[in-house]
Amino acid sequence: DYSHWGHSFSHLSEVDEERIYMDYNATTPMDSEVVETVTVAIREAWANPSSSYLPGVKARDIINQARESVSRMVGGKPEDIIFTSGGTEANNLVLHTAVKHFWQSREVAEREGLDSSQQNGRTILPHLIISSIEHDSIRLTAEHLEKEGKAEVTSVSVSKVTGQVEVEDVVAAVRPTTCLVSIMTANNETGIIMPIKEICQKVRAVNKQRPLPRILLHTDAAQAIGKIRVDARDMGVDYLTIVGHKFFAPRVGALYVNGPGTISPLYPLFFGGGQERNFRPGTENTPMIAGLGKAAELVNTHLSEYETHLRDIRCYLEERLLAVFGADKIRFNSNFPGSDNLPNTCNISILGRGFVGRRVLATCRRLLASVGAACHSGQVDRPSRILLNCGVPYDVATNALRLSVGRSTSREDVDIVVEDLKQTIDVLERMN
Ligand SMILES: O=C(O)CC[SeH]
Repeated sequence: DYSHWGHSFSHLSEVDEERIYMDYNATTPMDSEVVETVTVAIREAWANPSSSYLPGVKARDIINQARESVSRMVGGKPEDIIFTSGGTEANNLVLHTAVKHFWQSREVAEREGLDSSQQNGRTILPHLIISSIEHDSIRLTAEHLEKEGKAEVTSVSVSKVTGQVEVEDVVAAVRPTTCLVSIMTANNETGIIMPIKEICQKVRAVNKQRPLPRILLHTDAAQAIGKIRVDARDMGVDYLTIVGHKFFAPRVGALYVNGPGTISPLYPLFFGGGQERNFRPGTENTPMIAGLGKAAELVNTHLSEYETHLRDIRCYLEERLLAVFGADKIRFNSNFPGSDNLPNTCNISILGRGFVGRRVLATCRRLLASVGAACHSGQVDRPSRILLNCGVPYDVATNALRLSVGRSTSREDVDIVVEDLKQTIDVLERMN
């Protein structure tokens, strides 16, 4: 029974006390109802969804039921959902599409004599605008395109006052060759929520004033879904990335596309048997897609309850940390005045030499958390790029701990974790 898996690793604690998991921004366990849905689909929906006989039709129906649930979760229509292997594939699909869209637009512009993106003989390349705190699947993909001479990239810095990307800075970065703005909905380390709706409004206004290429709008909603309301249409994006393992679903994902191939362009990364309307071919992973759909159903039904619980636990955590360590000993790296942040994310630093985040976590007996993005966990020698880009001082970022709570995290868990941290700091203080 995994129902308590959410906040403990009992099977890992044969020799020591039960661990308390507070790294839900890294990944989440599958909800028990999702496990059940996946298990049933593995047993009963293994037929090829493209097969015309009844078992195949049943598998296809399961996929389309999941598509409907996922589309409802992000405020879209079922036809707007393209299933992928996860967030990295979805993000790569968006950047690939933007580059292709640029060249298609130039062909149209030249044919119709509308082209104004001449750059005085300079090589013309698609221009992408991202933020300086994006997940690596955006940052490194953009960097790769730039290194290959296939795109130019502007990485817009976040404000050190708000921790947010400033709308004006995004608009100021626009060039005649800009074809994509991609800004994450909320950051995985600070939890700060970005002004996506305002950015889309301004960029759409720019689009109205200029000839091709239309600037496409994308947000990576990986960290926001399941924690706060995410509505792609309300935000005004053309694309929105959905990542299952951040909201208690299997490790698959999806890309929301506003009218794929009609309103918004979408060019496949690879070719095959025609699945997903040729946008993302490959025989469908029915059980995992069924699980994604179930997890989306749970979000559609319980989001308000989830958000309230997460916020209560995160606030209690911050309250206890402040009470135990005192204002001169602890810094809250997620708290930027005036900026909203995710209800579950608490990024702190225990101030002082010898309290390096990784060392604190390695000494803790109960807490399982991280100093930042899991995909950076190998970078042991330097603090989080994201925190530094948000203006957190180097020595404070070096001591950062990212605590991200989940649906089953309790106040009792918080008490245990805060006591664990207090004892750990006492031990390290004696060692200093
Ligand atoms: O740990 C994170 O923040 C991202 C992992 Se995909």
